[in-house]
Amino acid sequence: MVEILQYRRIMLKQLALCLLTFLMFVQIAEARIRYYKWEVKYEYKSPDCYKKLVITINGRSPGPTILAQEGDTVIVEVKNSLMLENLAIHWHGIRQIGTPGMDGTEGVTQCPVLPGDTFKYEFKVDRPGTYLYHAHYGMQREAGLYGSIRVSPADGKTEPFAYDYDRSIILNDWYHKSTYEQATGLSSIPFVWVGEPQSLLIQGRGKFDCSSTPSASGVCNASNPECSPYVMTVIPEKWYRLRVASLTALSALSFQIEGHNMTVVEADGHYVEPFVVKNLFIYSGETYSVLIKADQDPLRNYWMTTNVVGRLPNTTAGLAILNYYPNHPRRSSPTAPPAGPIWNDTAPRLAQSQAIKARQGFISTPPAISDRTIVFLNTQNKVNGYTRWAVNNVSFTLPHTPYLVAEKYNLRHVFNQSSPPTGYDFQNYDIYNVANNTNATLNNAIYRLQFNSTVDIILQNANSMSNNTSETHPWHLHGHDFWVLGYGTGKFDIYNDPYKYNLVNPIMKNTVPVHRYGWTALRFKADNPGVWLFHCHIESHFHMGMGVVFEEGIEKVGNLPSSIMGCGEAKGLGKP
Ligand SMILES: O=C1O[C@H]([C@@H](O)CO)C(O)=C1O
Repeated sequence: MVEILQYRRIMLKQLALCLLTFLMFVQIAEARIRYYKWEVKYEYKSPDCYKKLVITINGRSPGPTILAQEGDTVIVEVKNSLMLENLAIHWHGIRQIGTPGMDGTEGVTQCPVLPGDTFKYEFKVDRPGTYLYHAHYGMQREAGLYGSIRVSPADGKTEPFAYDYDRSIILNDWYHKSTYEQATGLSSIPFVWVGEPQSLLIQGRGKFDCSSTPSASGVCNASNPECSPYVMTVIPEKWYRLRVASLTALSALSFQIEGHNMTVVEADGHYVEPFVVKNLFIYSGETYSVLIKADQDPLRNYWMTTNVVGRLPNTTAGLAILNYYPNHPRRSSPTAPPAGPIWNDTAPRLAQSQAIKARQGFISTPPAISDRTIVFLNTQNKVNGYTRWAVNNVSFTLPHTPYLVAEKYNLRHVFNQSSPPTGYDFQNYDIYNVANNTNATLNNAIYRLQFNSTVDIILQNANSMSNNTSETHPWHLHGHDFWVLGYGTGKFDIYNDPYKYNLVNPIMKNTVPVHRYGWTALRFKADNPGVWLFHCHIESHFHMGMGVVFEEGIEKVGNLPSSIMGCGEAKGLGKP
């Protein structure tokens, strides 16, 4: 009897121990925190061989890649060591569900982080995929403050494709003038346009032609190792997942790998029905995963190239090296880099946009009908002699106190309380010509969306203020993904075009282009309490007013961190 009791006690003890270990494991798996400590500062760097001030994170541009797993909490403690400049960092593609104050959008969701201050960003990454982070204060992004976020699926979940290795690159365009000089030119009379970029960077490396700068100045040095091309080394016969993102200030790009096809499998964090491309068209703010097999002649290297499309290119192609192990990583490809597609042919770009469909087995179908449709006419305008961009003839300006705080604390005088226009003069507006009257007005009013309603947005492109010109605009929505229901050419016909929507397997994205003289139709659920920016991801265009703000469910927003409240009328609010 005693023996049996003792046996039972031991068994119970062991069971309890097992249970405890299991619970501890579950807790660790559930509450994993990815902690990053960053210092942001200006440093002299030569990403394209030309020395200029670059914003670095812990000494690097692009900054460190954030690696996390679905469900993790990411904490980034950022110290602003820019000395003379404010700062804010946006986590592009992360929806910030329940944490609208952590979106990092200066003027919309937070006050800027002052020089010398440290700000703690804390948010959950709730979906696997490829995302980005970048500055969201003024035009600071193009000074070099950007990087990748890579979220792997939760334990036990598998992806619908296989590969041996995972790599990330960010494509960018690069200017030699400071962001101050550019922003001031754009906000001046006469208007000083930023022009085409000086070079294109692949993972932070490009090549400016130094022969155009006096060599004695020492500003440009073609043999500086900082501007040697980015090298991606591959092992023959292995499969690679390459996560390609664009954070250009202006340029739409085409990306290609000499001698290799790319199979597109992911876009903006969503699996897509695989399709094969030679040229991947990519717009600022977009991310794609492509699969590549290293199945070409292993005795040589190959070029990876990127070039400007959609605007008359004045910038040489960006080059990187696809290095087949064990060839020397710096050995050039023996053949000429592949020329990209013709810059002014919109058709293949529209075709790629239309080819992207949600992957079978991962389709999230949109509500069959929407509660509301808002049409956004994209135009270039004049406001009091200044050159601006506008939506429905309203050019956006940011208030001094962030909307999120103003809304939460009911500070109604902080911004215009009227409702901005939800459409344009559809009958009479000619999208193919410069408008008769190009004048617009400045306004900081916001669109109020009913919480949980389904909203359709039609982006309508038009002619700019130059004859025969319509520019491609990549639009990025904060706080949500949207379904892309369709693209078309010409004027969107609200009576007929909705019948052509793809409601079966539309892709979800957070950034989407509206092509030249075309339209793009989006649908999303206004189910994330907060205040969210929707804007053209071209740095200068947003600076010139090309954006809108949505508010939804503000009454459901919980306590906001006082750290976002250091400016304007937000000052001192939120403190206990
Ligand atoms: O905003 C812009 O201004 C120029 C041009 O329209 C006027 O110089 C351009 O190409 C833009 O995208």
